[in-house]
Amino acid sequence: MPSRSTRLNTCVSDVLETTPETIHVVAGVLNDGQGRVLLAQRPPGKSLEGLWEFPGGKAEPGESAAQALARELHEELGIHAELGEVLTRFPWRYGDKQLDLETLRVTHWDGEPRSCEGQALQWVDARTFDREQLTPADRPIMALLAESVD
Ligand SMILES: Nc1nc2c([nH]c(=O)n2[C@H]2C[C@H](O)[C@@H](COP(=O)(O)OP(=O)(O)OP(=O)(O)O)O2)c(=O)[nH]1
Ligand SMILES: [Mg+2]
Repeated sequence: MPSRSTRLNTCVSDVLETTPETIHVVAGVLNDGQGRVLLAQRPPGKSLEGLWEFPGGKAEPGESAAQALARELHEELGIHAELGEVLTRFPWRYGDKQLDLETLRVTHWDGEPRSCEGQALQWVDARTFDREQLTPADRPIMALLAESVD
């Protein structure tokens, strides 16, 4: 039986085409140990308004994925995070915006995540959450997480 991470990682695309315009987005999967993961709601006035996503954001020039995600999780949730494996990484297009979307497991963090930038937060069961409420790119990611719940 392959491990949970092996099964998830088999879905990472082998080849990722990037262009200078590609936006590298990093997002964190915080798991509460009971099959629930943390989601943040995209705020009014932004693209994909009202849909739910994994906390994170755009990497700044020169940042590694881990550096960018640690910074974003501190800014958005007020936590210091320890990051684990890359769970998924694939290209995604929204209109004329090309993303390189990478998710990493967040293995440990200090304190209780809180909304530092006004976004609604919720813990959801990966198996039962209605995926239509997620950003389109996050729907296949949640499907993988649902499969990997022990
Ligand atoms: N943080 C995060 N972003 C995601 C996820 N899934 C997903 O499609 N995205 C998209 C939404 C945005 O287009 C982009 C993240 O950029 P951001 O949140 O820093 O950007 P933004 O809202 O300021 O920018 P924009 O979309 O209005 O251009 O990635 C996810 O799980 N987490
Ligand atoms: Mg963000």
